[in-house]
Amino acid sequence: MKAVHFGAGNIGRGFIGLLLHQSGYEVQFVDVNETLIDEINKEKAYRVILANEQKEEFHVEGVSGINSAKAPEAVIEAISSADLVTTAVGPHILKFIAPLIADGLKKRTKENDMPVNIIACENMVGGSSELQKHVLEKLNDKETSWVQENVGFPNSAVDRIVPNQKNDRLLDVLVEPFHEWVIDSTEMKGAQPEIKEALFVENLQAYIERKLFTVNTGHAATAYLGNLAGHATIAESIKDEEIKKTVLGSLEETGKVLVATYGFNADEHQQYIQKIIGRFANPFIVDDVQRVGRAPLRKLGAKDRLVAPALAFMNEFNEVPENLVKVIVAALKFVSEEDQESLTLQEKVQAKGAAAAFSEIAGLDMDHPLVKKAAETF
Ligand SMILES: NC(=O)c1ccc[n+]([C@@H]2O[C@H](COP(=O)([O-])OP(=O)(O)OC[C@H]3O[C@@H](n4cnc5c(N)ncnc54)[C@H](O)[C@@H]3O)[C@@H](O)[C@H]2O)c1
Ligand SMILES: O=P(O)(O)OC[C@@H](O)[C@@H](O)[C@H](O)[C@H](O)CO
Repeated sequence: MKAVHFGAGNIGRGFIGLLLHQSGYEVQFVDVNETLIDEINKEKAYRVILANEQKEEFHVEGVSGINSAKAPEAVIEAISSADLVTTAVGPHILKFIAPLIADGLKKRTKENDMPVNIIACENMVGGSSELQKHVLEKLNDKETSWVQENVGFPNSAVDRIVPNQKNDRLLDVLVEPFHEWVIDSTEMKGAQPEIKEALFVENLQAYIERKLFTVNTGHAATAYLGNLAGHATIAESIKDEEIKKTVLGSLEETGKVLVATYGFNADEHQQYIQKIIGRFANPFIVDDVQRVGRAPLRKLGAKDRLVAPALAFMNEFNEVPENLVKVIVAALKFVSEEDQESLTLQEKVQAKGAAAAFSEIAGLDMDHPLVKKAAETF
């Protein structure tokens, strides 16, 4: 079985590539990073190392790489015959890989009419659906109806903390032991792919929102508050009692919304939160607040981990969630010289003021209570 995976980065190699290899797939990584792809083609293997006392190692072998900037034809060919396609490139990159996927599917209609599933493994609600929308824009009516019949775009939720890497060997990846890949079983075409340890569910929305609005809300809260307090890493930030209090307060707020919306058991949800706080404190991982806080314009968006649960909380309980507001304000102050979005954010805040900048980024009116409260707190 052949799998084509877009994005040979942290989660691509450290989680998706590993599970697909363990499930019997020959994995072809597609990336625009020439150094990475050349190394994959030279080594054809890499190690995944668990960030725990034992430092357990897994070997991923028989992998290859395609540089999509230099060899788009090879990507098209790979998609036309793949048994599974996955992505972990970042939410904003989906639209850029869609044309190549569309060309691959066009070739497939002529040469291989086997159904295939394309699964986006990004931190967003509806990632595969968004990719599908971009792919369909590139197809004519006949191709569209073939794709709608034969190509599944099941949404998924992916959870494993994979920090930026500082290993001797370029391809090796240090990952946290915890991992969870949940896939929507209702959007599959053809036989359900066998993916070791993946959980196929019919109610993906509950899983993705639970993950995004707990793991990622808590992570972003720790990163933004940590960065503001001068901490360099997530583990260091979560040790700061003031920060931990606001992080836990934010997760109380998102937890109330999740329990009310999806009927999760409140005690089990508390345990889920505690486990996540333990994951942030993992002493074997050095995860920079700058990585976790990256792309603040995306993270302050209406559907993302801060504003979406804050709006849902206001809707459900008719009050402004004060901890989430503190995190939104810390996000509005996030500066990282390596992150273009944070620099654009700071320009906006300087030029227009915090209220107008937040209102524009989150798509909320200036007199929205969340905007007013954020401006007062700023
Ligand atoms: N790292 C984590 O802990 C983690 C966990 C769960 C989900 N995710 C999600 O996975 C996605 C990737 O995150 P990451 O941490 O692995 O980032 P990363 O930067 O390590 O990897 C992204 C890779 O995509 C590649 N890429 C960029 N543009 C491309 C293009 N046009 N075509 C092909 N490849 C392209 C980059 O070169 C890079 O190698 C994000 O959506 C992220 O939210 C990350
Ligand atoms: O990848 P982002 O930028 O959406 O979010 C940063 C981190 O919170 C994220 O990568 C986590 O490490 C991951 O989602 C854990 O499963």
